[in-house]
Amino acid sequence: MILIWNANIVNEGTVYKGSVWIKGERIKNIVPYYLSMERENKDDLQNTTTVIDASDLLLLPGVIDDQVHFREPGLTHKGDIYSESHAAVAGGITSFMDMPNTLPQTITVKDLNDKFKKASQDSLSNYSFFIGATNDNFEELIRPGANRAIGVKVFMGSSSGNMLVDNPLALERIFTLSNHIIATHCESETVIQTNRAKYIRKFGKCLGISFHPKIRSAKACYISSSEAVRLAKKYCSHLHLLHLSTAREIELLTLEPLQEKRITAEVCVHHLWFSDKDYSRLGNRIKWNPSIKTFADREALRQALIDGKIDIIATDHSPHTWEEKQGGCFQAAPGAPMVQHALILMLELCRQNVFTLPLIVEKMSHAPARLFNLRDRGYIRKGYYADLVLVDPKYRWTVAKENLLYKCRWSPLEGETFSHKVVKTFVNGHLVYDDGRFDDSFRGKELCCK
Ligand SMILES: O=C1C[C@@H](C(=O)O)NC(=O)N1
Repeated sequence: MILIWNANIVNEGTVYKGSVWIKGERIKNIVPYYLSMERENKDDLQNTTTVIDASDLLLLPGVIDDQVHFREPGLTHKGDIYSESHAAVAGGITSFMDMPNTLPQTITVKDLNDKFKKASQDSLSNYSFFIGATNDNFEELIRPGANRAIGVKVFMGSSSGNMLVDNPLALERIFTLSNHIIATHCESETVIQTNRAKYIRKFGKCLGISFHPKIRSAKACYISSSEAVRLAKKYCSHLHLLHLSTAREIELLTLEPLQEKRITAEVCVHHLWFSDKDYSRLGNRIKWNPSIKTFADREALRQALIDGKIDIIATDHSPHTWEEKQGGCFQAAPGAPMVQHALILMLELCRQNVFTLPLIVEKMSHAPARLFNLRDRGYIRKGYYADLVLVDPKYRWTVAKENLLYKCRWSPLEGETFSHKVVKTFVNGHLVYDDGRFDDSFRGKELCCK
């Protein structure tokens, strides 16, 4: 058995000193500091083969990231499950849910099953996949095997991968799916195209990145998110609004406990970290869809997370090659890699007193497990899978090309200095990442729902 001794455990709303035993894939026992280890756990102590002194470290449940683009199949020049799951575990992400805008798109049960198979061969972390909706694949979404997907992804705004669902009747049908979580990308195509035409008329076709949030505007987000909420209310569907980016969209959200909500919401680390002030410094590196909006939007998103209107934090990890990120605001590909740095970024915001440690753990581990009904994951609890992360909270380091693990080898965070570092990551009780080294022979599991 492995003993993580005397850690600063962040779990279920508190931070306390304690020790955790791992036996096989699961947490065997948790002993708070005030109980005598010798008296309470004689047998466990005798059977311990490895002791990790975690006195100066934080112990967190592994991060569950519900929005990544690992680019398999077909786009593996940008990233693949093997490369990006390495970056994920090095960043403390022990489970991911991957999106369907691949080549081919994941829009049939067969494509979905192929992805699960590939992940079982290549992924260091646990995994699941969304199936994509289109204007005409409803029959696939109701086939029995489609239930293996963690949810249905609906692009209600265009983005990488040409998966826009713009037929109103198709949308109505998709929202009748009662046994799926419907996860939406919301940006009104009509508003985007109107803005685009307006700015091209005024300034020509060679527009810089500063036009991106003007074209993919706050209004585009609000109109589309409102439409998704209207449909969800009409059909009582479970709507999960992905990557909210504006203050106004928060008006659409409510405050009940997560278990009682039919409309849930995600915010991404980049919308919590960057604002439009950063475009002049970072240019296309921070081009995402939805775009990074104003400082006021960023502050409102942070507050909505604290208040409980926004339920979870994700990465929208979307790598592109450096070449693909070049050009004007229409040419540069939207998205950037993030899984290696998401947890560290959020812990930096704790250091700056923006968030608390328990809040980060709630939004990155506990809440995603509850939202997707994951079995025995997301918490440090006896009997649960030992998906665990040890973080050194006093390790200053700078993001640089040499320490990037993404296949695309660039990050919008290059040059940024952080004060936390992931030192060890356990997936299903296995030490997969150990201070720069990986156990390459290990493979994660498919996420199971209750
Ligand atoms: O919705 C998306 C898709 C993603 C990608 O590149 O796949 N990039 C983005 O910025 N937003």
